[in-house]
Amino acid sequence: MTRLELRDISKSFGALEVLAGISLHVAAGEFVSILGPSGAGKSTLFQLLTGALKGEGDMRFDGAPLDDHGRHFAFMPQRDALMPWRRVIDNVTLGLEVQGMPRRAAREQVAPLFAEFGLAGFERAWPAELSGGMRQRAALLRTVVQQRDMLLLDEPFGALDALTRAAMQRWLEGTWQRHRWTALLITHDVREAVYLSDRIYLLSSRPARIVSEIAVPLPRPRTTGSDAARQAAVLEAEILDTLLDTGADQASFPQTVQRSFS
Ligand SMILES: Nc1ncnc2c1ncn2[C@@H]1O[C@H](COP(=O)(O)OP(=O)(O)OP(=O)(O)O)[C@@H](O)[C@H]1O
Repeated sequence: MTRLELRDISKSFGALEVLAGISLHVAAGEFVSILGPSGAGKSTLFQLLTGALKGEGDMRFDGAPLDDHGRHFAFMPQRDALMPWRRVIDNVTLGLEVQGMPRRAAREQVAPLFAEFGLAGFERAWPAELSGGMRQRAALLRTVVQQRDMLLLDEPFGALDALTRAAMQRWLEGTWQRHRWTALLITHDVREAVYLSDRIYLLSSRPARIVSEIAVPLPRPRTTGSDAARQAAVLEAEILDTLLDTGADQASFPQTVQRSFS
């Protein structure tokens, strides 16, 4: 079942055309990535979804026009935005408290999830006492406990070192499989997109258009076995070629790429 559907979304800032007719969809329980060059307009698209900006085009959720943005989306920004003066558990409960839940009830609701998010024992720590990966897991936990229809993840691992980032990707893939959140991820990391996603939309440079829609045919859980690793590497190379071949002013029609690797 399609949850989010965008048709012909465009956005300009004055004379600067940023998004030029973006159409995409995300089904229930699907993990979809938007992969594109830096500055293409990926974050602008998320701002349209969260209602922070207005654009042109048709946005639908469960078939109805998207108006109550806050009800549908839980947004995790690039930076973890943990408040240094609140303990980790009180950062995690923040969204629930904003929704009107008393802090004590919110703490009781989130506490059982700390172990799954690798934060057991750090409930009463301060954000400054956490590693970069732990901070991102705390920020993700704060996002998912809001129990919205869909997660919007804006480069959640962009600021992490390569090793921590790989560990976080592996952890997220496992955690996502248990919960099957409907998720839309923004990234410019090809490997991350292939590793995490069911489908990937490739964006051109600004003004951003969707140049390709790619189904990722890799089995889950994503393993590092030689066959799976070879399939992933081939797909990553093809995606990179497509992105590099997509010049700033070139527009091509969406094209679905399905590969079986059989
Ligand atoms: N509020 C704004 N007013 C004017 N220009 C803006 C505004 N927000 C974004 N832009 C411009 O729109 C373009 C796209 O920005 P955006 O942050 O959406 O790109 P991005 O693909 O998310 O970039 P990155 O990958 O580097 O995070 C940039 O040129 C940016 O300067």
